[in-house]
Amino acid sequence: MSVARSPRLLVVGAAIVRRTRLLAQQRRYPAEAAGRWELPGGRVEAGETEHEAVVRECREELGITVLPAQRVGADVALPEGVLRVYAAALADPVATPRPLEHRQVRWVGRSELAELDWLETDRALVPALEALLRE
Ligand SMILES: Nc1nc2c([nH]c(=O)n2[C@H]2C[C@H](O)[C@@H](COP(=O)(O)OP(=O)(O)OP(=O)(O)O)O2)c(=O)[nH]1
Repeated sequence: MSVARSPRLLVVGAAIVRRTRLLAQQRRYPAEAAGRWELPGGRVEAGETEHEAVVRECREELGITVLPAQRVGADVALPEGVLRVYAAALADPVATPRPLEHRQVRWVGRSELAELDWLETDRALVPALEALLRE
C-alpha cells in the first residue's frame, strides 16, 4: 500500500508572464539537459516559503524581482520530489531578465510554447502554461 508523504525535494518554478509572453530559460548543464528549456526556479530551502524561494531563485538566475501569485498546473513528479509552478509578474515591468546562470532566456508566445525543447518534466506543464497566457 502506498502512503502519502511529503516530497523529499520540492522544486519551485516561476511562470513569469509579461503581457502575452512567458519567460523560458535554456540550461547549460548538466550535459543531458544542456540546450533544453525550463522555467526559472530551484529547490525550496529550509526556513523559506515557496513564494520566497521563487523570489530568491529569480534574483539569482535572472537579476530581477518578481511578484509570485497563484499555482499553475499540478505538481509534476521529479525523480526525487516534485516541481510546483507559480505564476509571477515582474515587479518592474520594464526590467530586463539576464541569463546569469543559463545559456539564454527567451520570451515565448502561446503558439510557440509547444515547440520549445522543454525538459521532460516541464512538457507536462505546457497546457497549463498555454492556459495562463490565454487569461
Ligand atoms: N529550476 C527548474 N528546475 C527544474 C525544472 N524542471 C525540472 O525538471 N527541474 C529539475 C532540475 C533539477 O533536478 C531540479 C532543480 O534544479 P535547479 O538546478 O534549478 O535547482 P537548484 O538551483 O536548487 O540546484 P543547483 O543548480 O544548485 O544544483 O529540478 C524547471 O522548470 N525549473
